[in-house]
Order: sequence, then structure tokens, then C-alpha cells
Amino acid sequence: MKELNLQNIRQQLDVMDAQLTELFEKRMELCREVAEYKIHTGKPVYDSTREKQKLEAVTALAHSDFTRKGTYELFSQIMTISRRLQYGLLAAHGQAMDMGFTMVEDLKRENVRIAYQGVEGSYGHGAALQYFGREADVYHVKTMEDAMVEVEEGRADYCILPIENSSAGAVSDNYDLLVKHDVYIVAETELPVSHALLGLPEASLEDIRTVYSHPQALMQSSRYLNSHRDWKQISTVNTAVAAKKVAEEKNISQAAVASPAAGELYGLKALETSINHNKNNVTRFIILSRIPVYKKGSSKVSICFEGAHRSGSLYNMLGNLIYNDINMLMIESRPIPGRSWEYRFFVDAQGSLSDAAIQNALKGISEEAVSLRILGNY
Ligand SMILES: O=C(O)C(=O)C[C@]1(C(=O)O)C=C[C@@H](O)C=C1
Repeated sequence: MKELNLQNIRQQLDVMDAQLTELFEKRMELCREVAEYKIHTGKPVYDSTREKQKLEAVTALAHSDFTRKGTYELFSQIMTISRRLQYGLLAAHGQAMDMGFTMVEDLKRENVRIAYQGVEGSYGHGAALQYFGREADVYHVKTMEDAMVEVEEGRADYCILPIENSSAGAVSDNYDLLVKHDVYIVAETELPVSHALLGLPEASLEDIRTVYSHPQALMQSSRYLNSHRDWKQISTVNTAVAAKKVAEEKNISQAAVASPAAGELYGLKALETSINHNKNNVTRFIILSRIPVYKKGSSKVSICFEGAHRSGSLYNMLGNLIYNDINMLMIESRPIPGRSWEYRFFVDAQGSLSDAAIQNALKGISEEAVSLRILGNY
């Protein structure tokens, strides 16, 4: 057997890697010229047919299954890097994508109407008052979708909807609705969710036999509620509806799990406060407008995209963020209606639509994805 000498093998690898690097740099120089051609002709950077042909041609040169697969991966990466280079050059020539958003100094806050889902005293109501102030012109509608339609059809200037809870995670339905309706995220607000056990003013803990609330709130307070085994727990559509029911039925044995604000509104007494076991329970609400604007200094961009249904597609989309040095804050996937086992992705990234890096990344995603929608910058 040939005597193996690691040092000698490494020296040969070093020589070969230097050649590869030199060739890689030469290839990128040519891609620079391709970019110049594309700047002048307006031809898109991404050419899937050419990439497919290229991958077929180079894999045909390989001699084993292993190197064929490796060649495929290697050249997919090289062309991805080539695209990044070209997007950067296009952006430097002022050929950034038109995002369709206008930057404003501040969001309009005077004489605005705000729709929220639920009833008075619900957490949605609380979030609306927290963001727009206690004197704000807020009104409620029945469903989350109703709230979006109010904005879309111009009856409300804004609507406010929960999108994520620190313990329960994403409010998936609202992600789906964001794609369905022509509304844009213009702001967000975080509302600490702290449940109280609310009873009639004359009630005491010993009187309670039945507790009403939304299933989520019952669950979030289950440790406390289960320590009172004789209490019957009954679900309602909303925490505030539970409080209203207790106030209206005037039965001393009934209590509701809802916010202290709901208690105040319906004249109930807090028999116990902060009964949710996760004390760091915060819900993030988004504020939606039908006008695509973003406030100067906004630092979070939300997008939604569908990639091609093939290996590496998501990886390539996210590569656009990585190559532009953008920090991804959140990713969520949702099934695409009518297409089983295919998903669309919702991504929050750090930055502003006026940043060159964000513009560059979004241009890349928009060319390479099946569809891209910018949901907002706030
Ligand atoms: O040939 C082109 O049009 C290029 O932009 C070059 C290149 C490559 O690196 O080979 C890069 C991107 C395209 O999607 C296809 C191929």
C-alpha cells in the first residue's frame, strides 16, 4: 500500500484550494459583467432555466453518485453567491425594488377610528387603549376578520389584532388573514396579560362554585383553578364576555377569569389577582392600516413568501438575509390553502425598508420566490 503522508496530502490540497479560489474569483468577475449587462438591459438576475441547465451540465461531468451530488450542491451555492453579488451591484446602481411603501414622520393619530375584536374590557380593547390612548375612538367587532374588513373598506383607519403570545405562541388565524386582506402592519404593542378572578362586589372566595372564561385563560390559570377542585370551569367566547355574564347574572357563586380592567368596567371585585402561572405572559398586538406606510426609524420588517416546492428552497430564500447581514427575528410557517403539505413562510427581520441591505434582500427573495408580500415595517 502506498505510504500515506498527511503533510504531503495537505500540501496538495492547499495548492488545489488556491487554484479553486482563483477560479472562483475569476468566475465572480464574469458575474460582475453579467450584472452590468443586466443593469443595462433590465433582465432579471435570477434565471432558473440557465441555472437548471448549468446544474445538469456540471453534474454530468462527475464520476460517482457522491461527487455528482456534491457538484450539484457546490454549484447551487456558487450561483447563489453570484446572485447576491449581482443584486448588490444592481442596488448600487439605484435599481432597488419599488416596495410600494411610503415613509412618514409619524402615524396619523388624530380623528382616527380603531376597530378591535371582542367586547369592551377584552385584552384587545386594552391593547387599543394602551397604544392609542384612553380617549381614542375605538369600537368592537365580532371576529378578527371583521376587524380587517373594517380597515380594508375604510370604516376604520386602523384595527388591532393579537399575533403572538409569549406562552401560547402564534395566533395562526391572524397570519392567514394577513395574506387574505389588503392591510399593512404599521405598529405593534405588547400587552402584559395578567388574569384576575373576578366576582360580585359582595362575594368572597368561599362563595365561588363556577368560573367562566375563554379556554386559553382557563388554561393559563389552570394551576390556581385546579387547586379549587370543587369549582366548575365553563368556557366563554371571550374573557370580557365572562366578566359581563357574572356582572349581569348577579349570582354570588359565579366568578370570571379576566383582566382587572374588565373587572373595573363591569363593577366586579378582584377576589384574586395574577392567577396565571406563567407570570411573564405577554401578548403582542399588531396595528393594521390600509395605507402602506412606515414610520421613520422603524426597525422590524415583516414579510410573507412562498418558495418553490423543492429541496433547499427555504434555505436559499433565507440566504438573502444572511448575505445581507440581516438578523432574522421570527419565522412561522402556515399551510397554503388548497395545497396539502405546502407552506408559506412569515418572517420578521430586523431593519427598515429604507436600508440598502433590506432592499437588496427583498429584491433577491422577490425574484427567487414564487410570491413575496411585504406585510409592513414598524
Ligand atoms: O447567466 C446568468 O444570467 C447569470 O446571472 C449567472 C448565473 C451563474 O452564476 O451562473 C447566476 C444567476 C442566474 O440565475 C444564472 C446564472
